Amino acid sequence: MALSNLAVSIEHLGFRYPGNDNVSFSGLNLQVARGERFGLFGPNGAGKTTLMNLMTGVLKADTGSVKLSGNDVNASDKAANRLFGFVPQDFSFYHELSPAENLEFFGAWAGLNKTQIAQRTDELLHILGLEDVRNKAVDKFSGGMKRRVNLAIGVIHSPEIIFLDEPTVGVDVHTRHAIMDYLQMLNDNGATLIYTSHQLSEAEDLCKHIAFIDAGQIIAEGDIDIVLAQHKHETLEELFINLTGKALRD
Ligand SMILES: Nc1ncnc2c1ncn2[C@@H]1O[C@H](COP(=O)(O)OP(=O)(O)OP(=O)(O)O)[C@@H](O)[C@H]1O
Repeated sequence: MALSNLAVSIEHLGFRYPGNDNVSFSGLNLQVARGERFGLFGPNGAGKTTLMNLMTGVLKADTGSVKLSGNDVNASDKAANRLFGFVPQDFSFYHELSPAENLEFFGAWAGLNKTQIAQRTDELLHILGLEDVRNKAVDKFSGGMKRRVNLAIGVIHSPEIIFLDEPTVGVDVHTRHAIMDYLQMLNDNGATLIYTSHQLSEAEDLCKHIAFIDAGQIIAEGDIDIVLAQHKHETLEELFINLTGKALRD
């Protein structure tokens, strides 16, 4: 695939946590096309969050490279930072602030001016059903509302690549639908989605391209329909069990 068509290009990635050999990446290659809805799956501890942290520059690879739209995530010009948004698994907002105050802070941090922040805040709070609580402290919110605030912060600057680490963990059906509909809308408007989840039926609806990892290795990858057909399974859950076995991993 031509480099210009790639949202993410990982080449010969090597990484291990000092003193922890549970997960180590060695010579890992992965490409995600622009506009893709890409799902990364694997058991607890397989290395999904670690790989996301490497793709977003939160962690630095020991060897190899990670490029976002051709820009090295660790380059000193930080050009890659403007291209992506990250919605981490752990809430990444100020609990004592309101959604509007959080978006003002993170919008400014992402380089938006006051007018842009005001416009995006109104848009996001409306789309994600948070208008009525825009000025209330987030620490009083339900889990679903907090997840929606976490998402809004990650996309305030309208990034072209969006990393989502378990964006619907612990939410009810309404919030799940609101989040998934919004992600689909972002993708329809051109954003590339890189997503991890243990909600495999949700993932089947969202993802077009998938990769399974286990112990830092990619053990299956490709277009979801093709990978399922190759392994003679109808669902991601069947495939997951087939690829990773039934033993508990925690
Ligand atoms: N900061 C760290 N220092 C040392 N080891 C770590 C660190 N963070 C994660 N690990 C280890 O790396 C391995 C992979 O963890 P990671 O969180 O990437 O897995 P995961 O696939 O995202 O799991 P889950 O599905 O439970 O979120 C685990 O063995 C974990 O204990």
